[in-house]
Amino acid sequence: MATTATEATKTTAPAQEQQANGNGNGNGEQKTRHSEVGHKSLLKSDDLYQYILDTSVYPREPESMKELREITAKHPWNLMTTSADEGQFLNMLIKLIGAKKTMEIGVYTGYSLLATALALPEDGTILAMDINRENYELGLPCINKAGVGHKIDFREGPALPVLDDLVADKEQHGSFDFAFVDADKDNYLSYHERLLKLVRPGGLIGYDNTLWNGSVVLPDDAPMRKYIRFYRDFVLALNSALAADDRVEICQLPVGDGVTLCRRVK
Ligand SMILES: C[S@@+](CC[C@H](N)C(=O)[O-])C[C@H]1O[C@@H](n2cnc3c(N)ncnc32)[C@H](O)[C@@H]1O
Repeated sequence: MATTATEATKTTAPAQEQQANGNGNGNGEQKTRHSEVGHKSLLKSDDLYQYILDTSVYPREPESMKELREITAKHPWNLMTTSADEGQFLNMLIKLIGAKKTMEIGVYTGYSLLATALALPEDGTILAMDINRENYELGLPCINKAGVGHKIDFREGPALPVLDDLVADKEQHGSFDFAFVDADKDNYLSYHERLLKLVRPGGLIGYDNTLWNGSVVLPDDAPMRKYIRFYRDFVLALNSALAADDRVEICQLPVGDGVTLCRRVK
């Protein structure tokens, strides 16, 4: 019987036991688990994460991002914010690919938006979408103080109709260098189809939360917060779909809550 990727990640038994239990991919091949071959990930403790923040992230965090992060920390939904190390990663990524025209789906108070805006050239642009303007306006003074507010075109409302309008305009096809998606997980696959038209070949899409609080490897009956459980299947479906999508090259990074980068190749 074929073993799905989800089932495989749930398995904790050593290789011999898996073989005895008939675990595999149905072609007589055995799935390789990182515990069998060792792994290079160094992130093994909370202290190590704190070390990264204290050593490499916070000392280099621009004052405006620090201020926005501190304002956000007082907001009741602060768990939604992009982490400081992920903000630093996005900022570097945007510079590395020389992005100019970008979009963000899911702004909240604007931490990743500011990280993006600071990385873009003076004439760079971000089409920023969120159903909630109030939260965006909480961080907006920090964005303006940093002198990058002019790069942002904020649209209040659901992102999908905005993307549909863009797709209807052929001139927008292949015009975006980068898109960051950090919003309603149940729509990620719908966003993906549209973004593959709007992002240029060679351009990047980043999907946030692809490890979904670690729940992607939990058994179905494990206790989970309602919110985590609700979106978990959508995240699992997204990860499987991206892995099988030959229109993109992918790279899943354990930064923040998991970020999957998709480079459009078709
Ligand atoms: C995880 S937060 C975004 C965090 C943000 N990137 C940051 O750096 O803090 C998710 C956001 O998605 C927004 N959202 C939810 N559904 C949406 C939709 N259909 N269209 C646009 N935004 C949506 C929510 O209002 C929320 O602000």
